[in-house]
Amino acid sequence: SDKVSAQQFVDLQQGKTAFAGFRRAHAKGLCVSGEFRSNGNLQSYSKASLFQPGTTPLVGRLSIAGNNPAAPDLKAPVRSLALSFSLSRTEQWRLAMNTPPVMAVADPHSFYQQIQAIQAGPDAIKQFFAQHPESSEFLTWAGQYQPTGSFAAETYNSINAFYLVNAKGEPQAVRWAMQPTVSVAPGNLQGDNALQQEIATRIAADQVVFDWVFTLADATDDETNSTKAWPASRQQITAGQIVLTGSTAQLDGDCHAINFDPLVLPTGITATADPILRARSAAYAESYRRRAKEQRQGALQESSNE
Ligand code: HEM
Repeated sequence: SDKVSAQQFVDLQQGKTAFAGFRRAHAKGLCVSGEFRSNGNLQSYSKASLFQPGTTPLVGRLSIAGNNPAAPDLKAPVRSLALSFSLSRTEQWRLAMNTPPVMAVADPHSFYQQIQAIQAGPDAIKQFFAQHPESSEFLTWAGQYQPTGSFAAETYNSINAFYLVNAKGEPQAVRWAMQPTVSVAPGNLQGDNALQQEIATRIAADQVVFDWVFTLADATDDETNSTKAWPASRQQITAGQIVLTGSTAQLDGDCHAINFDPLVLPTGITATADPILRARSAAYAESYRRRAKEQRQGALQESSNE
């Protein structure tokens, strides 16, 4: 069978010796807080209350990919932003976004094999990509991507598509990106915690702002295949701005206890049939179960590296 379980995913991602109490992927990060300022432009597309004009508070997390909570910031190939909104007492929206605009592969089993190849080394990953022509857009992105000097200057992509659903029940397939409003050259950042220190200093001095830009699919686009970008000519709508006003070490902040499961969705947003979304949801839950249990057993008090 080519089915991969959440347990197999997390076993692979955590590596031989798990870092007890920490996320099995994107283990190193910090908590941020702030709000979404909606301009109302998406109201006719989604009945989610946060798209009405006004503000919704958020808890977020900036992170780097990888299983090591003490990894050097500047060596990570992927940077990430996760957000959680409480829309009402019964509704939350959790989002986890990465710097690449597309995935290299479209299904969970291939992604599992991609991680195996990465762990096996340069020859294996080269061979993997040669056998997966669908990875061409990802490789083009990776070939030209220039890491910036700040978490504030990156673009964070939904990668997977979702549907906005309006009051009439009409769905519109979308992807979105958090687009930076500053550019920061790599400069002379130094040290294992360079990005964490930079963003904490930046947020303490002034708010950090991203434009939340949605791209609308048309009927010819495939919303279930996360390896293919949609044409640049597709309509884009800016829904408002994500404004970050506070940051905290992850073990001291509200974000550590959150599972940023991309299938926790409010009224007005629904999931596409992209198989990656289901795999993500199951794997995040398995990672969360492991780290929450370890934390309850005291792992973080003994081995905290913050
Ligand atoms: C099948 C594909 C994927 C698998 C199996 C997977 C697995 C995981 C796991 C196990 C975690 C740790 C969860 C936790 O303990 O809270 C995680 C975190 C994360 N993943 Fe994925 N992932 C996948 C695809 C993606 C994609 C496509 C994106 C970007 C759109 C993404 C973005 C993130 C982010 C941002 C985090 C950190 C969230 C946080 O700050 O808590 N992942 N992933």
